[in-house]
Amino acid sequence: MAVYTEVSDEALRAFLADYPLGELLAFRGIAEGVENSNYALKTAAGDFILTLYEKRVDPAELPYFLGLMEHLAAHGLACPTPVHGRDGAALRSLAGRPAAIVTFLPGVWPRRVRPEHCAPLGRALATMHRAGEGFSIERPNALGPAGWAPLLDGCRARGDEVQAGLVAELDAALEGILAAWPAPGALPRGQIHADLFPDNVFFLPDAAGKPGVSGLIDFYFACTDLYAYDVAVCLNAWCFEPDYAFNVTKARALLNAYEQVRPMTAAERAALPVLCRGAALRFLLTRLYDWTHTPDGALVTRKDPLEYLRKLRFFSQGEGFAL
Ligand SMILES: Nc1ncnc2c1ncn2[C@@H]1O[C@H](COP(=O)(O)OP(=O)(O)O)[C@@H](O)[C@H]1O
Ligand SMILES: N[C@@H](CCOP(=O)(O)O)C(=O)O
Repeated sequence: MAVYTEVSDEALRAFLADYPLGELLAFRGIAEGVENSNYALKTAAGDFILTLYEKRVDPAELPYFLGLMEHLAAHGLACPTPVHGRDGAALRSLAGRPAAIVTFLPGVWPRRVRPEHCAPLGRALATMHRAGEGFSIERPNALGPAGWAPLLDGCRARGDEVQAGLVAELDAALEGILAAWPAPGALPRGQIHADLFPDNVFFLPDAAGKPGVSGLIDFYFACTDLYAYDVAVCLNAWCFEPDYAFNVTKARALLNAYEQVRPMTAAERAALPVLCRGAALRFLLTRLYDWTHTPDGALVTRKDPLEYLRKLRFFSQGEGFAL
């Protein structure tokens, strides 16, 4: 469920009067997503998405996210483009929330990832990294290594209710990851998506009927960080089977295709195992935090933290991760 803020027809029509989009033809709430309220809009000018930014998004960061989408789209990435109002502003206000309209992307995200999805994914991720070069605003990764200890502290009181011994295991994992994390300046960095899970990548069949990426969405965790960390997020989110077996075929397809567009340095390749451990810990911690802090019956969908414990353990073994 992701319509937290209801918008009346009258309020929407008044809001749209500030845009050069013509008459409103259709309007419906989108159930998918967890962070913000999303509506699909059809106007005389075409299809669009209206997003009302909810409490977990800091309004001060919206110019970065909207500016990044606009820059990426202008530099060859298929992604939503913010629509500017008649006064030039893309970020406005509706029903008491910051709000923006972005272009609609056709396609569907894969409910079940197949190896054939992973090469187009790799190319799209590298295309995003290349397209982001030249976007000069920096946004630190609030959910990067410096954010993990405070998140874990926030889970300390109730973490072991999810699994006995979990907090101690995560303390040890965090210490090991931080000790092995690449030093500042050691790896190339730039604008990264930081949450490129299957539900944020749309596909359509290409001319040969194979899956092709039609676009990337949901840039609201994007930040300025290590490119290879984004690769590690994708290895976590795309390359495990439902039984938690790591699928090396998917991983190789992703990496090889990524490197066709943006070759990685030897140092990036060498750092992948620790970056994968860090990415697993990051999603484990945010899920664990939400699991232990979200009241029963709240609208936010809670995701299983233990899925990422399995992945963290896999990447911590050292063996079985030769790519
Ligand atoms: N630009 C877009 N084009 C098409 N559909 C979109 C677009 N943006 C969002 N959606 C739809 O809205 C859903 C939720 O969007 P998302 O950005 O993932 O929300 P949240 O940030 O709240 O998790 C997506 O799964 C998709 O169905
Ligand atoms: N991908 C994260 C949750 C973020 O949700 P999104 O709908 O904003 O992509 C996770 O799986 O923990």
